[in-house]
Amino acid sequence: MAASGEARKKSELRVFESLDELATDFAEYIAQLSETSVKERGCFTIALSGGSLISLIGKLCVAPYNKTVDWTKWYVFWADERAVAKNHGDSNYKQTKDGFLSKVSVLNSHVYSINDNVTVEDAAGEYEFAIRQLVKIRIIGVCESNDCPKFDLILLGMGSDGHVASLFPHHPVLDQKEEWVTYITNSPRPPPERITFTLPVINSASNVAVVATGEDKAMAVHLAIADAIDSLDSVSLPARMLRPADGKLVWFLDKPAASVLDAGNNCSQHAE
Ligand SMILES: O=C(O)[C@H](O)[C@@H](O)[C@H](O)[C@H](O)COP(=O)(O)O
Repeated sequence: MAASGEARKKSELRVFESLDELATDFAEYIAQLSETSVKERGCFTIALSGGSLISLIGKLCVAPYNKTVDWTKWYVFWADERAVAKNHGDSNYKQTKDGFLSKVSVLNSHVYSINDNVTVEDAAGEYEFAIRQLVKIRIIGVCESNDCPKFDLILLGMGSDGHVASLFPHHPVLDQKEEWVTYITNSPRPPPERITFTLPVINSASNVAVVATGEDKAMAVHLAIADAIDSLDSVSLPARMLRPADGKLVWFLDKPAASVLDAGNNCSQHAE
């Protein structure tokens, strides 16, 4: 099912000349959202994914943000995790800890990592339970229309096949509408077992940012963003299913990743 034009109009494209410029704007974007959420709700809930995006949030760890961001108000989650031990090189937690969390003052008690000592099924269930408790006390907001958690910001990377979080093309979990957190045991990319937020949760966030860089992502970026593509079924490109119901979607792209985009696509664009 193609995403509606209305949802597409709510997304914004930011295209940058270099990774350095992208990282600079990305840090400012996150810092601003943090400031707004802390002002409005008293805290900032952010969910991260794995991949290259962690290296692109590095500027938050240095001046001015290391001092100006109210890190004690941050609550950190993972939109997806690979089923490996937390000290394994493939762990999204480890990658985030080494590249980001160890360099800023987020409170340990506000870091919600996914249990690596149980089955993926149990880990997904436990994670959903933990999120439910935080929704009850409104640390995490709630989406009025579907009672899903409303994270202030979900950061996603995208694979060249158009997967986001651990939602892969044609996978049955793309249809999961009841659960907030689910699991897969047959990821086409290693490791095979993963835990992931479902689409309703991602699309209930106040803000969703997708970072895609490099020429190998260009076709997927085009297919995810273009208005109408005959014969393209969204399940073949999960990033096309991103359509925050009541939030905002921003794409952070470098020039190579944006190289196949139509000049006239229906997003508000701002080239840096
Ligand atoms: O844990 C994962 O595998 C991810 O969350 C995954 O969705 C990742 O973000 C993309 O594969 C993009 O990764 P790159 O930016 O490294 O290409």
